[in-house]
Amino acid sequence: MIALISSFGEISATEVLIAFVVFSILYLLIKTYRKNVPEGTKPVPGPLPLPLIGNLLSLGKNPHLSLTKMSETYGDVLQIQMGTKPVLVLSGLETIRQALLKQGDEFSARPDLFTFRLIGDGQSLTFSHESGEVWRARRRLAHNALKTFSISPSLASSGTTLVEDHISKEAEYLVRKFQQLIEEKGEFDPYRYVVVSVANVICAMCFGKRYSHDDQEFLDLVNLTDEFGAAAASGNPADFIPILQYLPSRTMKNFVDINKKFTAFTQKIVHEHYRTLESNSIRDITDSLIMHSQEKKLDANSNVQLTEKKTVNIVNDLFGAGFDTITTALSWSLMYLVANPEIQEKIQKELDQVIGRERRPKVSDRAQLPYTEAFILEMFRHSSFLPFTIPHCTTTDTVLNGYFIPKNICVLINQWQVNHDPKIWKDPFNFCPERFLNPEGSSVNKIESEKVLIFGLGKRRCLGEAIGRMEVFLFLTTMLQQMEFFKQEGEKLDMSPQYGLTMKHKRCHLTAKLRFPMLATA
Ligand code: HEM
Repeated sequence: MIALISSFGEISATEVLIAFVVFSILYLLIKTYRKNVPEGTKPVPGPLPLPLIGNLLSLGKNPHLSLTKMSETYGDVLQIQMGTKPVLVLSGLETIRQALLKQGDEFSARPDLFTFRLIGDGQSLTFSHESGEVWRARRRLAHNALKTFSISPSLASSGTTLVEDHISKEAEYLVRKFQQLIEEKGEFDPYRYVVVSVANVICAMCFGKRYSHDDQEFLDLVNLTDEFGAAAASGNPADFIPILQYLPSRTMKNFVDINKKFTAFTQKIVHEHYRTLESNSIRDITDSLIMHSQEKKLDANSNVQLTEKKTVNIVNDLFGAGFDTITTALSWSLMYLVANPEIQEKIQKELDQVIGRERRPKVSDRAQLPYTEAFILEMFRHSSFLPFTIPHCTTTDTVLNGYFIPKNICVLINQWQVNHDPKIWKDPFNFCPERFLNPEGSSVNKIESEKVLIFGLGKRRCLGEAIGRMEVFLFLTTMLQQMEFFKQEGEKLDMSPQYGLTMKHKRCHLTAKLRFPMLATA
């Protein structure tokens, strides 16, 4: 009897303890979930989070798909908890336009994330948490440098620095390389060669040099992007559960190593530029940034100064952003072309009619090639290979669609959701370039084309958008004018995307044949 009472007493104590813990957790959950918001505004809806991990488990392997599904329940503005941190998720074209364009300043910062602090020694223009006058000045500097050494012929120090020339030469080189590989092996892995040609374009602009397709050091560097993208993708648990930053992780170790390699690569070139700089002959973007860093003062009306490191580090961002995105776009394009040979044929017919075979494509041909343009837009939309923009962060308390949004909250912009939203696209999962054409097929419908979200919008919109669009167009048209691409007989195309900052398909080998004998010169 005594034993029963004592054991009964012991059970009661445990029960009381359990009840207390459960009650505390519930209280904390409800407190976090039912936030107090200013009068006249609503709290942002979202799923109930679990303690410590929040909603991380619901994101799964493909956060863009899980968050698209969640937006069907909670709407365009929803909040999840990633580990210990609240995160706002925006969907819907109009809501995203409202946030990034109409309320652009309020949504313009980057969150202070662990992985972002590891990029470019924490001084990255793209990823660092800094915003305000210094960040704006750095963005302006980067924008002007890109313009000078890409688009504006009158400002470039010599005609050879123009991006169109670089792209055409590299695209021509690529065609010859593919032809050589077909003769030697009958097949090739397009990604392996496209990445070097594309990286050479941004190298020419930033550093005034190009690398051979067999340069092992360069190949190792440009092939690191998959691992970089895996760690820098939206939703890395290490950014939201602090303890994970101290536990051994192969992904994070690789990420640190990659950043070190990138910084070491650009620093070596920057030092060489310092050594050989002549102020009356600015050779490339690196020279131009060094000259600016020596002037230091931002502009006549400002007292803010830029450190040399912050200025020269811009080149790291431009180089990094300038090749992975475009290589991924071209590699998806080739997959869609071999998967849809009738589309490839239509593009080639258009190229034959407008450009013929005697000269190479130019940027100025774009307006006369509506089907090709429509194909590129559909490739951007359907693949949505940048499923989210880089995460944003609010600079102040604000209200969006009536919901209260606090200062400093991390914001994910779901570009994939917009590009597959059945409310704005008919049969969104069909690959159909015609959706962008007018009924006669003679021009691209501007309103439809502006619905595709792949370069972000507003204050953080991609700085390289004009170059990016030009590069994808010129590489593709130069290749398709001369070559027809096929999948290998018996090979199954696996086009399922692997989630990351930029989503890639599985690498595969293709084959190709020349459409007509090669011209002696480009
Ligand atoms: C098809 C090609 C490209 C695509 C799809 C693309 C897409 C993007 C996206 C989605 C962002 C983030 C926008 C945001 O956070 O709201 C971005 C940022 C950026 N991109 Fe691109 N990009 C491309 C090519 C390029 C190129 C060629 C360059 C440089 C030469 C470049 C430089 C940058 C920079 C510097 C940023 C950071 C802007 C900032 O944080 O203020 N991009 N890009």
